[in-house]
Amino acid sequence: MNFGILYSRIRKDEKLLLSELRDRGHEVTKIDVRKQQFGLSEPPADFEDVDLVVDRCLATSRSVYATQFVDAYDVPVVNHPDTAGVCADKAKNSLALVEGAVPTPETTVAFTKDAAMDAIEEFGYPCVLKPVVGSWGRLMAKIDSRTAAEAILEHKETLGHYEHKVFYVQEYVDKGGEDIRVLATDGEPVAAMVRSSDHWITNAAKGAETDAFGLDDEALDLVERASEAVGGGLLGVDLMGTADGYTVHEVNHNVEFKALNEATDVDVPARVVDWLETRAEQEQEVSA
Ligand SMILES: Nc1ncnc2c1ncn2[C@@H]1O[C@H](COP(=O)(O)OP(=O)(O)OP(=O)(O)O)[C@@H](O)[C@H]1O
Repeated sequence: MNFGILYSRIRKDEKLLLSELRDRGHEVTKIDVRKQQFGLSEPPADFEDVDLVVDRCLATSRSVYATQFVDAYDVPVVNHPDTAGVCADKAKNSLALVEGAVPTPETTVAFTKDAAMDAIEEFGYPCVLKPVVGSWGRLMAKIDSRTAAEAILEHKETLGHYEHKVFYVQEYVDKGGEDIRVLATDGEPVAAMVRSSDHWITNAAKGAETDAFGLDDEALDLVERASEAVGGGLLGVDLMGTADGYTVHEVNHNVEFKALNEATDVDVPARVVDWLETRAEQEQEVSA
């Protein structure tokens, strides 16, 4: 089979994926998204003989738009652009989780700093302010006081680009210094790790410690439902443990798996490629 890897930078994650695909004898077409031009009807030449495109674009904007074009050319692509669109935006992500009856932190969106201030006061302190688009915990704020809130909101309103004028305010979840990342393929967990840190942001990218995590039935059920809520695919489901059970704060569509591969004894790239092969076979059956 021929797998198209749509990328802008080959990270460790992509290297793992490429070598697993090649070890299994697959053809791999590396497609650098920065060099492509996407017309309205004809796919660029690089996509012509590809059985399945795997979106590994680093930048969310490229991922969201490029997958729409690839899908419009009727070239199978994972993840589906609809899933990318939901996961790329924290407001859409939260709405989808609620729609899927998946527990998720209380969240309010407001469009002016005054309305956001009212929302913050209603949540009380601390609460959390996040950009609707972004990852690796960047530009997130834990707000401890009204004066801090006023300063951050003013900065965002004055200096932020347009996405920062959507104020996404969230309850602060007392998560015991850790959260859980689950890599799942169509709701089926591949591997899970707990990320712990003294910092309130416990992303691996921010230096959190990682350890393998065994999922209980509640978590398994939530991962399945969270995946379904955003349209399925190869996803990173993020959960926090609370006194009342788990809450899912986000589902990521363009997921890194290097840290999971190191933290667990699962051969993550092998399991991902198993799933990619199944998806490619399904697509071939559909088009036969
Ligand atoms: N409401 C919250 N209460 C407490 N901690 C939170 C809350 N939301 C997020 N966090 C912490 O901040 C981290 C990053 O949050 P989030 O996943 O929303 O941001 P991100 O920038 O999309 O990160 P990533 O790229 O890992 O998905 C979480 O892993 C968690 O540790």
